[in-house]
Amino acid sequence: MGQTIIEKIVSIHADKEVFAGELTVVNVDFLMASDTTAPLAIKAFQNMGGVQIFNASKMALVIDHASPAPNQRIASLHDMMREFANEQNIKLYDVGDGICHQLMIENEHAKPGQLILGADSHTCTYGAIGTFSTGVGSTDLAGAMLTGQTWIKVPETILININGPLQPGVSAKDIVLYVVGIVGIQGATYDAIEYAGSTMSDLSLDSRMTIASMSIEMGAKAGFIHTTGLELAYAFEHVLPDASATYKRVIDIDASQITSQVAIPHSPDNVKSIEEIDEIEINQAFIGSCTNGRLEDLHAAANILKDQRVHPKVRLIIAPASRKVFLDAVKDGTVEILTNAGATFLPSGCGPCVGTHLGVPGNNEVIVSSTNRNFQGRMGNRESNIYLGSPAFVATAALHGKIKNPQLI
Ligand SMILES: CC(C)[C@H](C(=O)O)[C@@H](O)C(=O)O
Ligand code: SF4
Repeated sequence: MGQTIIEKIVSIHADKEVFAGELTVVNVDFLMASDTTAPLAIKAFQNMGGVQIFNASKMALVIDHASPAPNQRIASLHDMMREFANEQNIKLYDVGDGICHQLMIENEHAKPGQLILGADSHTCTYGAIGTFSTGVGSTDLAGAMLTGQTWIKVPETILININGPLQPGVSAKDIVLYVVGIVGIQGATYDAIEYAGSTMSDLSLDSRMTIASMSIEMGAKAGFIHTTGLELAYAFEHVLPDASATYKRVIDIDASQITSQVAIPHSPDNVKSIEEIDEIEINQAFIGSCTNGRLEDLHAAANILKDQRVHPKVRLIIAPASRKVFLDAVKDGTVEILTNAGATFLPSGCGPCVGTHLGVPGNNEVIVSSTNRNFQGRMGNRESNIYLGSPAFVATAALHGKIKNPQLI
């Protein structure tokens, strides 16, 4: 019987052939926790009687969500993480290194065909390179820290075929918002998603990460981009399903129909085409996050803002997804272009995406953002309104002081 990607990866890690619906124990290849979840996971691990984690080379901790520490309480949690990493001899990424999901791929902790758990919902990002990676709670992570194993009910899979060329000015974020608009915020709950088709195989790694990361915005357990066309710095075996695999649902999308997409307040599946939205005035523009804070995203913004100045009423803030992304953008002149345009660079990390610090909006303000969630209060103020879109959409709004179609600029 043919297998989907997730059935194949789970089978390998369970040492037996399994299919959707079956419950099994699997070995894990790597574990990750951030400063939001690691302190709880460490406590749970200790409460379970844990002394040493199952394999010190198979875990990383990342200080990224509130980094550098905005207050004394969080500074103490960061210290606790440093201490634990030190005593366990596990890798710790500290202030400014970057967002956990970016670091997992950039530093090759995640590889095609592996099974990885992260105590963060956007762990599904590594599906961009054919990894089965999924977000778990701190207690489940602690169990895996102890045993190197976890249990899983093999998910069913939704296949999304996207074919054809993209319109000019349309990017990976528009594709994934379009998909979230169709599937809905609970439309893929506990399912895996596979993204296939010629549009996907033409995408860069950065773009693939954008799409995989937002799989959780449909409730998915994992989101795989078929690895056809994927290029990595190392040799790898492609991660593809069998031709006779069974899917729960198949969605066919003609990429040439996708225009610039925007998720309007207060849900990522509240998706509209840009033409359906008024030219609303904005106060703050943010480019960053594990969804859209990479070099390709900064380039898209720089293309629009080169030799221009953001609107005087707009604050443009940018948090590169990692120190490497920042350095690459310094070296190729992108940081200078954006800084001259009026952008303020933040340290690499989550910052405004999750509202912990660095860019909390004021009351009744309108924010355009390249991130993945626009729930009420997401950026730290329930009285503000967040519009999600591509980096080009954010840069265009920052330039004009209002929402405008980036395809027409
Ligand atoms: C704060 C953290 C637990 C959370 C998550 O799990 O996703 C955050 O990263 C997010 O994006 O909402
Ligand atoms: S950048 Fe945002 S979405 Fe990504 S891990 Fe950080 S808080 Fe979560």
